[in-house]
Amino acid sequence: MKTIDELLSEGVAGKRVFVRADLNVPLDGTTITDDGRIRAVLPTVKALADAGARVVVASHLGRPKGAPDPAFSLAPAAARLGELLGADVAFATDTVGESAASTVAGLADGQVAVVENLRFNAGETSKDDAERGAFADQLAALADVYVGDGFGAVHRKHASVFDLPARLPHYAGYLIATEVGVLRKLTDDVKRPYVVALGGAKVSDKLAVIDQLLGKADRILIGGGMAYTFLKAKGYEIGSSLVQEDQVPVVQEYLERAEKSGVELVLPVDTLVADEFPDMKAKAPGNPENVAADAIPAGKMGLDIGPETRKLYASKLADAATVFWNGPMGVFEHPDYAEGTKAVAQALLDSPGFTVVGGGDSAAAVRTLGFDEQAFGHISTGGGASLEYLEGKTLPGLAALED
Ligand SMILES: Nc1ncnc2c1ncn2[C@@H]1O[C@H](COP(=O)(O)OP(=O)(O)O)[C@@H](O)[C@H]1O
Ligand SMILES: O=C(OP(=O)(O)O)[C@H](O)COP(=O)(O)O
Repeated sequence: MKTIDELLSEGVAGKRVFVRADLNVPLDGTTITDDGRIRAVLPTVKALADAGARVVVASHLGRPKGAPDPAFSLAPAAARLGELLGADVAFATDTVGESAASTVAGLADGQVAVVENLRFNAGETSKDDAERGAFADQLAALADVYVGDGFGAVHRKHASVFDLPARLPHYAGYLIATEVGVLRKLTDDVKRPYVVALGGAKVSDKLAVIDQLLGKADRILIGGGMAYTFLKAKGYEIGSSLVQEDQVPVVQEYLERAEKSGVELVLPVDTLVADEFPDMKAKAPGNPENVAADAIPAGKMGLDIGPETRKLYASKLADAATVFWNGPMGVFEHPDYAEGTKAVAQALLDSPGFTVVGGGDSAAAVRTLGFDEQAFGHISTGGGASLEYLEGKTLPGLAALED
């Protein structure tokens, strides 16, 4: 993989450099609640701008449906990037249309532009190679060189991640180089006990990685929105909790395999429930109730692990030599449901081992709940990406950067 340092030594002054970043930051309306992913790409953008490149930054944000949707505009991220760079950042109101073309044409050497959300275009995420390729052709017209630095999206076979680098000279940015450098250590030489804690809301993506993790980890702790598919697989009532119904038989098979192979697959023993998903705007306390994991009342929704589970998970992390944690244990954005995530973050800090936190929301949780991010071994900007990397999978966005 050629890195950005090689590109810089070849010289980039006057060249249009397309930086595929992951600016998929959490938003409250148009306010960015955690700018970690923007900070993470700054070294790459700054180095290119300082070297006189005309930098075109592109990213997805959220999961819009292949058409423009103002709720998912990258405009707030572009503004924040400008603040952090201490420079004007131009913003194109489309991704490959007239605004993008004129914005990029108007860049002087050393200037930076952001184009609108890649996923406003159906070609970005299409499963059809030709449709993705056609969109990648349009993106390629905006630049002379490609720098891949959106680590959080390298597990996606999307046009800007996979097809575009094949069309331009391509290099890995500093963030991707750093992330791969750290995660490689967890695949090459993992110290045991190796404990993986999984939570969050992207349930189907994360259930898929457990298949491989069962052959690698010593203990897997399940929390967050993931947990209820497991509780359902055990035959328990889960009320209106998040569930991936079609995966219940697969999860039953995981539970059997774990039992046979001696891997500890640990499920919550209690959970906080409420009548409905909390109103994030009204941070006023709701009415959560703690119930045993096998006694969720019909109609109630599980929103965090309970106090007994917090203690149990802390004990399972206490002797870990390596910990990988992806996915909040509950709806941490609301104070009523933040304790499970706080407890697991604290248990990572208390554990003697090397601790890795992965994922946009997990990293944001660590920061917004007041933990010192320097105290963790590594905070990865990608959850799904780091999990799939640890699974040993070939990631499309990394393969595309190989020569
Ligand atoms: N029990 C739950 N029910 C619904 N959503 C949950 C639950 N627990 C956690 N979440 C949500 O999961 C989201 C993060 O999930 P995810 O995107 O998978 O994590 P990451 O970005 O760290 O990979 C958070 O917004 C959080 O509110
Ligand atoms: O937030 C992301 O991933 P993560 O939640 O696994 O950390 C990335 O920006 C990828 O987004 P996607 O899961 O919508 O493809």
